Amino acid sequence: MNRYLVIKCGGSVFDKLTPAFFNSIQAIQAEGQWQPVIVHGGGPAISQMLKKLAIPTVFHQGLRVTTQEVLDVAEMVLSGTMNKQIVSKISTAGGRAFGLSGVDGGLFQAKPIAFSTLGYVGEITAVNPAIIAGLCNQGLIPVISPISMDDKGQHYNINADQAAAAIASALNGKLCFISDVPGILVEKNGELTQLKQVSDLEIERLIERKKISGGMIPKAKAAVDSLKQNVQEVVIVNGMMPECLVDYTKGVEVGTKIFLEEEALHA
Ligand SMILES: Nc1ncnc2c1ncn2[C@@H]1O[C@H](COP(=O)(O)OP(=O)(O)O)[C@@H](O)[C@H]1O
Ligand SMILES: CC(=O)N[C@@H](CCC(=O)OP(=O)(O)O)C(=O)O
Repeated sequence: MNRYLVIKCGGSVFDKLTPAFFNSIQAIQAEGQWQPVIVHGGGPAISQMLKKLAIPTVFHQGLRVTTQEVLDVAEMVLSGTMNKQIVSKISTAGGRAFGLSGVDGGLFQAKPIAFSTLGYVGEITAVNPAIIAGLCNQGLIPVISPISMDDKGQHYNINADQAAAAIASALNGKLCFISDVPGILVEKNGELTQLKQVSDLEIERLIERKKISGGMIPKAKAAVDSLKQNVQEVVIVNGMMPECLVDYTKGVEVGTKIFLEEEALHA
């Protein structure tokens, strides 16, 4: 049985991922219980390229304000450099990876979120999971760039956490966010402590109190949304601990697990 494990690789940690991390992805597929599907970001690499081209970077509530020229750069970096680097690294680890973006085969349908403030930033309105199932059936590991398209052929820049949540939900899989932190951290007795689990309601409170900020806001929100849309389980783990992924597939508690408080009450 193909049980899907969607692994979202954040741009924050990409440069720090070791060959052991990519080996673990290949090992999970080889073991046969879980089919890995990779969705990647690349925010820092996009910002770096924009800087080189003297194009200003502007964020609004964690999302990059995307003009046509920013969109061109985001697509070049995400669907080009980043996507192919990940394909190469998995291939070097002995896996067979297949890179594609939300545009290809109509994998994701998108629409603008709020054109007047964000420009060409989109949200995903539909997913075609059969493309992913087809690739997996051929023994491939899909590597997905979040850039997507509407029915008129307009492309959109999509936050990679949201793209990962959308595909995990369409595949009814588990979702693992790989970041540069061991999970959601909160201050306890003057020290930053990793939460082993956190509910949707607690996440709302932490965001309100600014205890969750920056890139952790879209991630935590995408985690909650995905649980409300058929994702079996969501964790946030540190990519610098590659054994985390394999441990997770074996049922070991890793990182921060997100759960819905209402469901817990009825369990
Ligand atoms: N409460 C929190 N716990 C952990 N990380 C947090 C928290 N609040 C903000 N962050 C920030 O969120 C970052 C992860 O988000 P982001 O940089 O977008 O990662 P990615 O590239 O993996 O999507 C962390 O490096 C950290 O600086
Ligand atoms: C709309 C929007 O903000 N898109 C993101 C897409 C990349 C991304 O999400 O990368 P990380 O996972 O590394 O943050 C951006 O342009 O940075």
